[in-house]
Amino acid sequence: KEEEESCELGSERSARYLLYDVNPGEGFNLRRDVYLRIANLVRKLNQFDNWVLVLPPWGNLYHWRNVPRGTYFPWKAYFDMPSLNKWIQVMEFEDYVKVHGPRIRSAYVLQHYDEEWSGNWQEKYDERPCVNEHSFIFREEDEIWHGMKWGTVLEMQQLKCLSVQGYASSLLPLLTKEDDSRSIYLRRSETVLHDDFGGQWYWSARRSMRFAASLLKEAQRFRHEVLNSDDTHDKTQVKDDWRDTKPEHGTALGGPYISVHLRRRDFVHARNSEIPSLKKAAKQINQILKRENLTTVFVATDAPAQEVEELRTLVEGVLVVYEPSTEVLQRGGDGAVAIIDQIICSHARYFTGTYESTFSFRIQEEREIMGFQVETTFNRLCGKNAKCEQPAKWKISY
Ligand SMILES: C[C@@H]1O[C@H](OP(=O)(O)OP(=O)(O)OC[C@H]2O[C@@H](n3cnc4c(=O)[nH]c(N)nc43)[C@H](O)[C@@H]2O)[C@@H](O)[C@H](O)[C@@H]1O
Repeated sequence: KEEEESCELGSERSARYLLYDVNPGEGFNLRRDVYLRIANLVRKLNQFDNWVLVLPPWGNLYHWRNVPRGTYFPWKAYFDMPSLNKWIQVMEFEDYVKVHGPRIRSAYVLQHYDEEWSGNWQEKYDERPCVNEHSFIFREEDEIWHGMKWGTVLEMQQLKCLSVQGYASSLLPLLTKEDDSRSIYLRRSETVLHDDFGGQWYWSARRSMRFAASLLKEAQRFRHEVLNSDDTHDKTQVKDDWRDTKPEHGTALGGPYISVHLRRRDFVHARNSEIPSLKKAAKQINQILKRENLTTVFVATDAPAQEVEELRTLVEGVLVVYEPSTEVLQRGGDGAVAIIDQIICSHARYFTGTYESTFSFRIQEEREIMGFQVETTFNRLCGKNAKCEQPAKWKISY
């Protein structure tokens, strides 16, 4: 229980701010994973000082086709801020700028070691020449580093590149050492690993990532109107506070449909032998429908419309997809649609996903949080590779 108490933040101590970002090439659901690594770093930092995590706005994502470049959504468009704040103290970047301006004391560009691998893994970090282009420029007149980030010109007093090998908490000595740095920005935070992947801290941070009420409501409406699914019948009610939600495995039943996350586009080429053809996907869907004695399949996918129509002709049942309204797209763009798809998938009686897709992983976690039987969750569609290993069962721990 102690672990679950929200951080005791001494109000008499003035806050320190940690900003972070992720490699621009990474997608929505890996970024959500990096949040967990950094959130738990902040939790550890709170043993030393009163730290606030500044949340990087969502925008310019490679896969997002309905969001114009330069448009950014705050975290509250996707996640429930009070829930996040029950684990660590967080704030939106735009609120940080309102109070402090776009100014940051120290920035560290994280990178891997460029040196030859010695064969000896040890936790370490060292200041090193920058390996990659970081696009920030040093201005001689005022001795400030500056550059565009999240639609804002950031100003940094100090910028260094840091080669890191280790976990998020490997950076604790660095961050606690600089007492005079009120604000520190960690660029390319995906470079550091989880401290506790799959452990209690991982899951607590993950459970705190509840979705925004507007998205839950829209998914609920769709489940009710189109899939005859609601939390009472599906046994998927959760407590108002995520810290009180700890159902046993097998208590959740799920709505009267199966769900599939069918990742297409770049995955079809990049993971050719693991991604099924539409025909092969339909064959597996039909088998699951038969086995589960159900007739409806909800498909979450990034596939072009003609592929969905082709799949529809091959499925022996009713194929349902979620079509967003312009209002949903305006409010949260592709990210909102992705989350609504994930919520609907996570409430199904049975779920199967795509090999190595972080989009599928986040659905599996959502089902673990609700208390589904693990056999109905950790599944994936097989491709042409005869050896079709099923996903690891990353069970929830409290
Ligand atoms: C190999 C890696 O794969 C990673 O993809 P992966 O893990 O599937 O997971 P994501 O990064 O979330 O997927 C990329 C994007 O594709 C869209 N998308 C994928 N599947 C669906 C779906 O079922 N419904 C909706 N609405 N949208 C979907 C969505 O915009 C999401 O942000 C990439 O992010 C990395 O950049 C890299 O390419």
